[in-house]
Amino acid sequence: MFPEEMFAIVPDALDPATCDRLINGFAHEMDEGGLVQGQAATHIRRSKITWFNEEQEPVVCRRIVDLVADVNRNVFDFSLTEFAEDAQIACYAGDLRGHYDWHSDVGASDVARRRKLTMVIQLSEPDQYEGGQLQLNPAGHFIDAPMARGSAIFFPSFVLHRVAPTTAGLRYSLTQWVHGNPFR
Ligand SMILES: O=C(O)CCC(=O)C(=O)O
Ligand SMILES: [Fe+2]
Repeated sequence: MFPEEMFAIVPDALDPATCDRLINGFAHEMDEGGLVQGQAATHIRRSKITWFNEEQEPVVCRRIVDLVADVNRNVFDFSLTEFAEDAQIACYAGDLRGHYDWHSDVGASDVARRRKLTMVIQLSEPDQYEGGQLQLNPAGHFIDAPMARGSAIFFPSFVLHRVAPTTAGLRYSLTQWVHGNPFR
């Protein structure tokens, strides 16, 4: 796999009305994100998160399944077997310098070991916040993900990425992991 094949972009994955509806529907039920073994680790991640499933958001989840199937078929061709985690909505606040330091999504837990593909959708309009860029480092230098509302970026879950410190406003994102047998 070449570095330029390490990510894929779908510009209009969700329409603006759906992005708004998700933000307005879930903003009030968000908790502090960034727990490492049960401890808050705000130096690594400072954001609020919540989760939704197919029962709560059937249309959005259907759309995610279709997007993942398409992009995996056309770009990655990974062996994916399930969605073992609900979809996550995160909020990064400028007044708290919301951020998420460089990390890979593949972790040690049973479920994090099985993460293979990560999808992030930008829910906020770029003029709603400053900083807060999603950046990927697939090959030794980082690239900025597109910021346009509704755009989706897909990358192998092992690829290093971060959310730069947010310095003003609020940035909302949607993250979905797709799982399968660990890479071998
Ligand atoms: O909010 C984002 O843009 C990325 C979130 C992320 O990297 C994660 O939840 O692992
Ligand atoms: Fe991540």
